[in-house]
Amino acid sequence: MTISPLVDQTIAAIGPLDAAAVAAAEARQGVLTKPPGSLGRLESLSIQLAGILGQPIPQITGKAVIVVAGDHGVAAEGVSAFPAEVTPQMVFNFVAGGAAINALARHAGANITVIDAGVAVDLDPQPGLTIAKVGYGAANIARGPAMSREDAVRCLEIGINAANEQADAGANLIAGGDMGIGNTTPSAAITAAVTGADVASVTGRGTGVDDAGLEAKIATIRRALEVNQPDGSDGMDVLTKVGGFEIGVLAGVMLGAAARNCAVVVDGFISGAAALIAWRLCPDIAQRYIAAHRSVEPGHNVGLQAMGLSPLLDMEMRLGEGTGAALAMPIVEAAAKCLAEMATFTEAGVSDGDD
Ligand SMILES: Cc1cc2ncn([C@H]3O[C@H](COP(=O)(O)O)[C@@H](O)[C@H]3O)c2cc1C
Ligand SMILES: O=C(O)c1cccnc1
Repeated sequence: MTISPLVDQTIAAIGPLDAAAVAAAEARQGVLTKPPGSLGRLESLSIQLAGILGQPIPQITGKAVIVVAGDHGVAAEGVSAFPAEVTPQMVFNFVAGGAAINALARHAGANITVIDAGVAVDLDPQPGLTIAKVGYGAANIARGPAMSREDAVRCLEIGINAANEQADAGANLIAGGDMGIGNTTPSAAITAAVTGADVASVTGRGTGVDDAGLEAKIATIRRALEVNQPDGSDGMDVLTKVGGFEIGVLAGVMLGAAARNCAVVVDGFISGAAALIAWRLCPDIAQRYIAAHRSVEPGHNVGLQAMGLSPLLDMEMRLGEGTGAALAMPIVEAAAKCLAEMATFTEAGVSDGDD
């Protein structure tokens, strides 16, 4: 399928993991000073990283969180506990350094960039904020498609370019983060469309709607799927019909990062929905995903399971912004450091289990 020259080239550059690096990392894990397998997922993570980065002993050279904001026409259906004004207000909070993602990215030593992909109002340009508006909020998916195909292509390209910028600056561990009031609604629609799961099983309370609000939200998502009839096997169709601007850019970030042999740390429910879209566009990308955490939103785990991913953490978080991904980054880095820095049985003069 042809999407655009940049998107096509990016997808074509995403191949299987580096088998030689995987084999070398696996072999090294077997001779480090510990009972084989005793570091559990730190071991498998280090081997996956070797394959992704194409290095027998993978080294994390830089971490980046790309936070992408966009509004949603479907917010007018009353699907969120918060008003749409919060989207631009939080963008300024990100730029000022006061959001949860700022604290967690500082903790992780990750660089943050913020992109306005489709906030419904004009934002004043300022350092730390990239204005790349595809539109003033995605259209109301309960009434028709979220965006045009051209807009969807533009979203992917913005994300690919943003990932390339971070890779050029030395990052090889890259996460996306989302901000967009109402965006758990398109995320549930995407998850249902791609996985085939029932809407009720993938819809949660988002920012905290009550029982009646949850029922109405489920009905709105059902309507969005009925009205738009997205083809769940076609990532472009899903993004165009029931996506959102920040979700499309996040899918582009993931494609762009994977094409540069960077590890893609997948955050919560919205990032998970973007990951599903990128996966439908390029099934090989799932091997380059590291699922950071399991969100409280029930659809998150459904999407992760469809891609064969098992999250590292379950911190009962339901925020987005890239917070779960930033929290997991030091663990990913720890996995690489164990593989790189531990002595082998021979080096340390420790008897191995075969003696
Ligand atoms: C202050 C505030 C900060 C946030 N940061 C991320 N979200 C998250 O919550 C929203 C999705 O939930 P829903 O679909 O229920 O609107 C998105 O903005 C998402 O990024 C926030 C939400 C709020 C209110
Ligand atoms: O898991 C997430 O990313 C999430 C959950 C609820 C609200 N916003 C984001």
